[in-house]
Amino acid sequence: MTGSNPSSPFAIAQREGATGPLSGIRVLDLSAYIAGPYGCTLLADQGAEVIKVEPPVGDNLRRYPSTLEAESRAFLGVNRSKRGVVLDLKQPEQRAVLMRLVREADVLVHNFRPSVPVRLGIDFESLHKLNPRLVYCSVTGYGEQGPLKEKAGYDQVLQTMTGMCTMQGKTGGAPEILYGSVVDYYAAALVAAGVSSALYERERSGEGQFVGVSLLRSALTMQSARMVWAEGEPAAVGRDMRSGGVTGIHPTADGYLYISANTPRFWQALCERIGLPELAADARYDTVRKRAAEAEILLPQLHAALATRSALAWEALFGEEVPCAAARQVEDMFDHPQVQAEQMVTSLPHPLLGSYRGITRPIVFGRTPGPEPFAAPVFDQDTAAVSALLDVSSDD
Ligand SMILES: CC(C)(COP(=O)(O)OP(=O)(O)OC[C@H]1O[C@@H](n2cnc3c(N)ncnc32)[C@H](O)[C@@H]1OP(=O)(O)O)[C@@H](O)C(=O)NCCC(=O)NCCSC(=O)C(=O)O
Repeated sequence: MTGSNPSSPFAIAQREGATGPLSGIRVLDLSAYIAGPYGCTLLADQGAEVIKVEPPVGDNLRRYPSTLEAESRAFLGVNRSKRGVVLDLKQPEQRAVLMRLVREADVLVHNFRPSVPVRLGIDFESLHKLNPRLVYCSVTGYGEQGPLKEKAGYDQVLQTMTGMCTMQGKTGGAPEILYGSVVDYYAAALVAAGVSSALYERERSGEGQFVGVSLLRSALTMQSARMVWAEGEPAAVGRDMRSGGVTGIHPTADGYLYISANTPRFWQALCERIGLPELAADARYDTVRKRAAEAEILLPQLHAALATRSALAWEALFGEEVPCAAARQVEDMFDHPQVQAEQMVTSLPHPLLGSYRGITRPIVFGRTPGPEPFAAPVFDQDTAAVSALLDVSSDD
């Protein structure tokens, strides 16, 4: 797969060793917050050159609360491996710079509400005329049509709207947010998948196309395993759909331990290793549904056994045969031997911070592993360099 104009003088893409599967692909990232930007980061991880285009006020994620002084943790985390330019698209000469970039680009991603690109003159139809090979990805809250298309959308808003929060927390309790922007991250994965497919199709047709991702689509498709209703089934089963019982988070001598015992093999291994093999042989508990129904009998026995060791000790004792995990803090994962072995943590030099460690390489490619990641851009760092490479005199 090659870029739209391999002979272009605009050559800031040519990083040494950029051998990822998307090497040669140029992405203009006009998006802010998490879903769009992280989608573009996934493309960068795969070798695409990504230029982040921010308005003069900057990506609002830079202003998110952070315990880091110099830059918000979230911004650093979801914007690695990009150049950073600032363009005021309401100023004709700066808009002309974007149009020049669009002519040279393979992909554009934004997360504006549907009316915004039309106002800025960067809607799909306009840019398709300028560069028919451009893959144009729009990330919205709710989609491009329908009564909510202009409504402001955030991860947590969509979590709450779509029932995800009602599935969390204690039965009878208030809905709870899943911390960690899961809807955004899944939308980001959909951005990367959708853009990649459109680039693949472009190899056959020679033409780019519109790619639409929304937080609503993300939140609902994330719940595909729940959103199955048989004809005539009563609605509002809600939290009753969770497996419950033995499969869940349990207290130990110190912290908490998640255990899954949803198959006969794992149930047997669990019973043996907690010293209650007779439970495994008991026909009253021999299916996951029976175990959930008999939770009031099983849980006191399970908890009495678990109280004799620490969560980490149980994790070690359960080994490979009982799916389980001691509850950790997220920062404990940087040095986890498995994460280290998989080489997912990289230290990135950064002008304001010295360096920071971050998670990289979300996908493994055997033959074309992709370039070394680099730090998220400092605000405005590449505007002059990128503008200097462009001849904007012939553009609108
Ligand atoms: C996130 C939003 C709620 C933010 O709302 P707004 O701040 O009102 O942004 P809008 O997109 O509606 O409009 C952006 C405005 O900035 C202007 N704008 C944007 N870029 C530029 C540049 N480069 N130059 C000049 N002006 C610009 C644009 O013309 C609009 O102004 P006017 O033309 O004057 O109107 C919305 O963008 C949205 O719903 N996006 C889709 C879903 C999404 O990605 N949500 C965040 C996921 S991350 C998340 O949930 C999280 O971080 O938490």
